[in-house]
Amino acid sequence: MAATPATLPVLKSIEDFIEGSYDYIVVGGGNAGLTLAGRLSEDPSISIAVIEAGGAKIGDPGVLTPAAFPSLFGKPEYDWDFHTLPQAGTNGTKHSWARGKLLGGTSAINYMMYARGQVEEFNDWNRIAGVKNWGWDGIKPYFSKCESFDKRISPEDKDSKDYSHLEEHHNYDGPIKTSYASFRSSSERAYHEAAINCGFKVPVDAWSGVNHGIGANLSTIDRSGPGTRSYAVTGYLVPNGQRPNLAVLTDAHVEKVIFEKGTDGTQVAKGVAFSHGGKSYTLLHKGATILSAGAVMTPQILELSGIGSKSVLDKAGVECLIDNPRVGDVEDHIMSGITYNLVDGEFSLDHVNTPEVFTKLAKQYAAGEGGPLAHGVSNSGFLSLFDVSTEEERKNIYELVETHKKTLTNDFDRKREDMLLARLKDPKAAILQFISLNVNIDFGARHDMSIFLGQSVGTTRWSTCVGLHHCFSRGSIHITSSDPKSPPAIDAAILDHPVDELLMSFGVRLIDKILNTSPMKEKLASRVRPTPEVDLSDTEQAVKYIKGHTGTEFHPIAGASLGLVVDDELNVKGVKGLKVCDSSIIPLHISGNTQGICYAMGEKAADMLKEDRRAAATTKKLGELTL
Ligand SMILES: Cc1cc2nc3c(=O)[nH]c(=O)nc-3n(C[C@H](O)[C@H](O)[C@H](O)COP(=O)(O)OP(=O)(O)OC[C@H]3O[C@@H](n4cnc5c(N)ncnc54)[C@H](O)[C@@H]3O)c2cc1C
Repeated sequence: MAATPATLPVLKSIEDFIEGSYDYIVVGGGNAGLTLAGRLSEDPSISIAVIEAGGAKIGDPGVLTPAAFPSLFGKPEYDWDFHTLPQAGTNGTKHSWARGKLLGGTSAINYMMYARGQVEEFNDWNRIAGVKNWGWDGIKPYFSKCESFDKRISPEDKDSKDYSHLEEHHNYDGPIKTSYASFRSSSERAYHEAAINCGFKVPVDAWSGVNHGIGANLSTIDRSGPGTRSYAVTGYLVPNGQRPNLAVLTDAHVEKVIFEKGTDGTQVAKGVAFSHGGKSYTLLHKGATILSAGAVMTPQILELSGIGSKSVLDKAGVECLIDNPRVGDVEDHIMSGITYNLVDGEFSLDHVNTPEVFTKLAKQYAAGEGGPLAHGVSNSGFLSLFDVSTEEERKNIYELVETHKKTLTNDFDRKREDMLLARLKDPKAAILQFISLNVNIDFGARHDMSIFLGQSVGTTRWSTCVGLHHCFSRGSIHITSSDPKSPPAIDAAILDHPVDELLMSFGVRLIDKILNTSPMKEKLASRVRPTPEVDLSDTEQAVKYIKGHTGTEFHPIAGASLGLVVDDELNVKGVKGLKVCDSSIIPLHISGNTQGICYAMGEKAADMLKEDRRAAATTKKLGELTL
């Protein structure tokens, strides 16, 4: 039987919730927050409260059915539906920035791709943040711990060489299920073959820390039944739904962290203020409050609580307790792409949007037979600058970076650009991601997700997305008011740095070459975006296209970066009793989609807290012995 809120005793009424006494308060029941709460509550001596702004939505078919995710965007019961400020780099567009507003957070509404990144990207976290815990060796065990890998391949693909993994990099009994696509269309197979014909290789195991190449993708889809989303709720909440030491309150908006000055003058977090059902409440912790409100809201809550740039806080009318101008930094992956009409007779997910076809497929899915509604992304590729550019183009890029670096005024930003430059000089360092789907994507409609992913009735299309995973541009997320319900101002800085548009144009040019290589070219009819007369081998024309057809890949990070805002143990610098555990602690981007890191980070943070408690208990015992 599917779990419902009624069958999960951890979901509390406000009266029961507020009566509880908790060691830890986790703000945000999302991807990292529920992972952390699920693991921490394994220890019955630790009590945990989770406060989530959205609803529970447990068992919701829109969340669980893989191909239904585009229907969730823009709806207030699923999506915060943030928008950026007008972006100069993309002709003034105010970009849609979806974020999950329900239990499971963004893991409940994402595309379910499962990636991990490259070894040196994680080692750079340690280097840039001046910490020790977070290199590849520090995070790799937790990637494995959360995974339950289903290595089955569809029967039609059993002899295909596009699938490759090594057992030692996977786990088979973790909470989050990962699986290959349940079927591939003939055009998806042809795409792989064309990539191989262009000289690209299938990675030996793209989840081993070496992802360079083009190969099969894993999705967080549970294929033990018809194919359903595996996410923070199914992995970390439902199985622990009877625990007496875990309490979850939904529809409760945390407004700020409450501080008191300690005897040594340090600000000490005591708990949080939140609203629920139109009333205001205060909840105090015995141990710590942990912000897991995600890449947009965690920096917002920090600033509302007085931790951030003094000038930002002064303007918003918030008293500044800790002046830290790096709260609210933001780095993202950006994405453009190309769309073609498929030739007659090719399968396209666009057909799912035709009412009669949808009804038929819904019946197939409801009968437990999977089909296109259970579809996940079948492929993913990570390529380097060397794969997409000429020697002369690389020289130009390196010079542009060096020139731009001279305009930077602080060490962190210079060090960051040095690290990004080193990546551009490494032939195996992935900087661009390529994802192909049998579907129409309107890359020119980045202001509205319902157009971006929803305009496919009557079309039969193919789209390849090109994502820049190491953007030089870095923007900001800041409050403009002391009102907790007022969304922050997001300046995503899309295409701000002159190098980013060039890297994107090289990526788009390369993918058009692959799509025009046999046997893929025989699957495609006319190009839709850009229109056929646009010459993508001409950088100027390619850049013009990019500016009108680029937006977020939905992977913002860095609002509470390791080293700049939190320390190695995730403590917010300058205060006591407050930690952060979500995508905002990531100081530098990885080549890969970000949910995998959020699970791994929640796992790791739980271990660190358990270890702290063990150490404190031992110290206490030793102290008693001495006495
Ligand atoms: C459209 C889209 C597609 C994506 N596709 C993929 C993909 O295919 N693969 C992949 O790996 N990644 C993908 N991502 C990114 C990935 O899902 C996120 O990076 C990750 O889930 C973020 O996790 P988090 O824990 O940082 O935050 P979230 O999971 O967003 O959790 C934050 C939680 O805090 C709650 N909250 C916020 N403010 C408050 C408040 N004031 N009070 C109480 N609660 C609050 C939120 O409602 C939310 O539940 C995608 C993202 C989007 C938007």
